[in-house]
Amino acid sequence: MTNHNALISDAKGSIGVAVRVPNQSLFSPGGGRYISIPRKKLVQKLEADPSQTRIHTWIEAMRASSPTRTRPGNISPLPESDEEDEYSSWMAQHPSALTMFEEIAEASKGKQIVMFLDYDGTLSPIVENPDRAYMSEEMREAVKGVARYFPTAIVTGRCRDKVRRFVKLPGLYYAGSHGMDIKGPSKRNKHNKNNKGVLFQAANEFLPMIDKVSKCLVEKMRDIEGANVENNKFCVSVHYRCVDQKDWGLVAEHVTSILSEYPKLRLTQGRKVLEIRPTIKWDKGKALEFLLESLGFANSNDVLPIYIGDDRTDEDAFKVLRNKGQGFGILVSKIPKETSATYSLQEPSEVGEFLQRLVEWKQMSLRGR
Ligand SMILES: O=P(O)(O)OC[C@H]1O[C@H](O[C@H]2O[C@H](CO)[C@@H](O)[C@H](O)[C@H]2O)[C@H](O)[C@@H](O)[C@@H]1O
Repeated sequence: MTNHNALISDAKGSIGVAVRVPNQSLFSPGGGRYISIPRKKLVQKLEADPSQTRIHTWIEAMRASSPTRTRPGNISPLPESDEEDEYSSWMAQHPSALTMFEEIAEASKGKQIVMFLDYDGTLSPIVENPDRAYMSEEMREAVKGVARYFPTAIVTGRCRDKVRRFVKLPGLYYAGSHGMDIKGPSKRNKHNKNNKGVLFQAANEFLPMIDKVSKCLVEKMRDIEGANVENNKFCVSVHYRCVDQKDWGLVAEHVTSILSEYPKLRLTQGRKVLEIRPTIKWDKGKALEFLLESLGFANSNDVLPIYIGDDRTDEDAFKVLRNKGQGFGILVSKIPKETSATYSLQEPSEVGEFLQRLVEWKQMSLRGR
């Protein structure tokens, strides 16, 4: 995930904090919300205490994050008909992958489909407790079916071992910590007893640092009710979904103050979560490219990668596909969002349905041979 929030300045001499607002009209310039602060006031603030501005930026970003039907901050609600219009135009640009199933199937003719699946919000519904984000048995069956016919990878911000325990399926590629930790199916056989299928770890030297920061965050968050720190091995998640909004500032303050001591770490944001990760140039998009290459499809026209995800971190993968002009990104979202994905699905149950249809279609085409 990239951090799209930035301090920007306009011609009128105001400095603003540009914050992406999922529910914001996509047809406004930049697709983001612009919170305007008079330049003089902000410069005074910056000079007085730059760290305060940094915290403020993050609090605004936290408020703006996570899709809701209500428009955030002081933006007045859209009349229902405008909201419907906005939704229809968005759907016209990002049609449902279920409606477009035949086109997707047609595009895969003569090509190998490779399936990339995000976990939270894609295979499992978003829930309050991250340790209880289980996927349904139906979804497990659908993923299992897909993996029977197509190379399949789970690409997640979670720790790889943890997501493996949730998914509980062998034979898949698991890319944890936003793709920084990738493991393929075990290739152990009688000739090669030691190959455990580890493919790639992008940020090994960061492990001690991440561990230290994680412990430090646990200490700091102890007194904030509802805050939850999740060590994802190569990155750390600070969840504020269950924190009272009045305490979000405190969460941002602790996180930014700890991070100021670690210039090699950066802060990004997901769905009611702040994520601390190494500053290396590696993301879900790079993981997708790495996996395609590992599967022998680098620079190949015989492959159709399909990536399904719901989060901003998944946009890196959607962009890779769009830039390559190959395959399809499918965004899981009920509301219009700025995205590089081609198609959309509303929620995990639709993802399950799409995967199931793909399996049935493959079985039918094998029978017809
Ligand atoms: O890349 P993903 O598989 O989408 O993982 C991103 C983060 O997902 C999890 O957090 C999100 O889901 C939780 C459970 O539904 C929810 O409580 C939380 O608010 C969401 O942000 C996971 O816990 C994080 O570690 C991942 O980075």
